Amino acid sequence: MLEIVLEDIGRRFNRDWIFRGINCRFVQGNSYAILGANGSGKSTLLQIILSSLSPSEGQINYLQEGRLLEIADFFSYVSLAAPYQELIEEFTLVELLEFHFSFKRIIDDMDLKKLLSLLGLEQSAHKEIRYFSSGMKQRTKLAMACCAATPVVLLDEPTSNLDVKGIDWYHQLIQQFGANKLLIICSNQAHEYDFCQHQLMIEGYK
Ligand SMILES: Nc1ncnc2c1ncn2[C@@H]1O[C@H](COP(=O)(O)OP(=O)(O)OP(=O)(O)O)[C@@H](O)[C@H]1O
Repeated sequence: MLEIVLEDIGRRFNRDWIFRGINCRFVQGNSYAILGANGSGKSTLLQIILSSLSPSEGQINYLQEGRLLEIADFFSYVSLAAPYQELIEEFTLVELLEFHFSFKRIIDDMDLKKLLSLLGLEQSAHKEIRYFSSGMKQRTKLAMACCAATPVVLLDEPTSNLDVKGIDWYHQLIQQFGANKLLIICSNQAHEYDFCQHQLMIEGYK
């Protein structure tokens, strides 16, 4: 079981504190929503949890079965889907999926063929990503994050660019693959996180 523990986490840019004093324990098997208005600091906190940004104060610990993980090792335990994440535009969909799952193991009982069918993008298997619509790219990001065999999945604005059908597809994806994971979702749209058991309101930490 993987746990992420935040102790008195604060982050500032220059002189401006974005948030301070966040204490939180994220436990595998649970889902958490990080909520707040535009610019409140949700993505900043997610980057800290991902360990791609360091906190200005406080400490973050990653525990696997109660044992402290090295920060560098945490990367193999986590997947991310976010609007600011770039896909390799020159790759075809198949090339991108093969590349991605060459360094992140795919979940059991899943393979490339099943993944293309899950995405509903069999017709675009050999199309280059640069010709994908924004919704097709978003589905691809979500499927890559949720179908990697990592215990932690971080999603930032998961339904951005998705239409109504895409939002239903997202809910099914979470239902099918989200159980037993530690799911953290940054959002300000209820349909993206209404199934989460826990909520963290970032505005409470100003
Ligand atoms: N690298 C940076 N340098 C300076 N300020 C930054 C930097 N990154 C973020 N900020 C500021 O931190 C604040 C929080 O930004 P963040 O992107 O975390 O908000 P958010 O809650 O995710 O917003 P949104 O809902 O619009 O995605 C904003 O005021 C933003 O301008």
